[in-house]
Amino acid sequence: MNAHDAADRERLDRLPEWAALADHRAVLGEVGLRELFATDPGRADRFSLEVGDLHLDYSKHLVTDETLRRLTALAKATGVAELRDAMFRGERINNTENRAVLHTALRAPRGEVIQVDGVDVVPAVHQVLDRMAEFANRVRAGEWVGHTGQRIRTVVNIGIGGSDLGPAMAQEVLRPYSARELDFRFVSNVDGADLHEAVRDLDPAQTLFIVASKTFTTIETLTNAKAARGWLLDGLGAGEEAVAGHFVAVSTNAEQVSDFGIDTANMFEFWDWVGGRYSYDSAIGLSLMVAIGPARFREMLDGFRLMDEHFRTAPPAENAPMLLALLGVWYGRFYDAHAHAVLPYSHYLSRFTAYLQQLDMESNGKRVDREGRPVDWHTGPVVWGTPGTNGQHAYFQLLHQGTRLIPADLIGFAEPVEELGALRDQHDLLMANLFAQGQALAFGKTPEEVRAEGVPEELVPHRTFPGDRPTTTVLAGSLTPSVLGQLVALYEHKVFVQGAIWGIDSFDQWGVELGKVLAKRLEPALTDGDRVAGLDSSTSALVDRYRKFRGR
Ligand SMILES: O=P(O)(O)OC[C@H]1O[C@H](O)[C@H](O)[C@@H](O)[C@@H]1O
Repeated sequence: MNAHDAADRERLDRLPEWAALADHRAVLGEVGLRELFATDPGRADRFSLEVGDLHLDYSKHLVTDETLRRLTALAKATGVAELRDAMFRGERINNTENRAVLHTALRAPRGEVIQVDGVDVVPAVHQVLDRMAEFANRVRAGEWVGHTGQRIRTVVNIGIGGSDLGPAMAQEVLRPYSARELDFRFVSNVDGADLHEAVRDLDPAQTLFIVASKTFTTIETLTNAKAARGWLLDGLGAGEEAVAGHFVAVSTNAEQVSDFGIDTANMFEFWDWVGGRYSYDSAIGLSLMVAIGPARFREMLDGFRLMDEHFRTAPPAENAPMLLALLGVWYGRFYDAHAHAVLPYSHYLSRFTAYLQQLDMESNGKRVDREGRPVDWHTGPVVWGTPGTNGQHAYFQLLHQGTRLIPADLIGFAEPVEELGALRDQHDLLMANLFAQGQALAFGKTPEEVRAEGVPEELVPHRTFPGDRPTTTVLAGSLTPSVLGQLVALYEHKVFVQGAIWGIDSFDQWGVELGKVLAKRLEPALTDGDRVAGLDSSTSALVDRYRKFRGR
């Protein structure tokens, strides 16, 4: 029996290691970062880590060596390493869906053997990567032509959730590496405005749609794909025979793809052991591969792989995903932190936090443990944030002086991208802001310091900064495809560790189902005025009001 099996696993709140953390928290009391730094000159050195191309500084956290010792003891007691090893081995650790969790196999090198039910999955991974590469090269070279023989100028990815957020995020991040003669757009919302705005200025003859859906049953994606097909055929004045040159699919479900009318020869496969939110380095990243080319895509996979190996092999106290996860567990339990902010100081990471929201909140937004018992501790935080410096002029007020403690990750890069030219000069100012925010959040400004500036007494409380607002700083030399892979895998594994400690299944997402079912039931009521049996008075009145607005 593995340590992650129920019978072997004690509930988190009954573990002595959990209690030991509570005792330690009480001893730590109100000790703040000013004191921790003043009494420990080696702190920044000791509480930082180099992993691959990333430098992580976690010294601005409300922890001591003893805290970290006790947190890593908790990781040991909760069987994180055993569950991690079971994941890498391809065991079915997603127990509510009885599935393996093997996104790590997507970046395994050729020749490595990873088995699911006795079948090595690595050859299939590379087969698909090779097919993707061939396709990407043809589109990039203008050799893939549409129905009228013209080359493709715009690639539109139609997908939602994990079939949208990853590729859309990475497309932005790696813009400097992208084929600039091609344009990439993303349609996800079932609001017709999304597709409308994406295609309104496009020439159908030069447009390629990638319909990305793991299940190929997702209503938003199928609705948009159908509408896109209509737009294409109308625009070309052509029949079904035009579809093949303008539609490819990415899915695990060949049957649905062919039912939809896409030739499975134009389908790129992935597998049920890849979760949607862990899938953009599978064929779901096809649009990205077209943008940056197969070689850069493989560099990105190598970055993922580097972090996988670090996570798999580094001891807990030097293991970056483990440490970030433990710090989150610490604040959630002992500082009543409900949220976690991710604040990238890079315009190219503008969609990064949105991507992490699905990764983290869909994974760890759970209220029962793997055995279905309600948990008695908080699980995943609300993850949010937008790029600095914009956030500084909006919600940072609350980070600095609000009543809630919100730990934050500050992410930045030393080198601005080459093509910025003279605009590279602005980079020092950008990064000075990152460092200054970490400093201000950690150390604040005391009433004495405020008074010393001659501030009138009645304004002193307003102008005081309490400090002790923890941050992790993640720095890298530059934002390359490999660095992106390293960053994403860092968060994937952080989320994994937290789920393991909280005892939840981080790989299912039952919480998204109810709304889908209800929407399907309600749609005829909106369209045709059908009565829905047992509808509550609020929803019923809203439907009536909606119909009145629509003149129905
Ligand atoms: O890729 P698809 O099967 O179309 O699924 C798209 C998304 O929708 C689902 O409802 C889940 O909440 C997501 O985890 C998933 O990424």
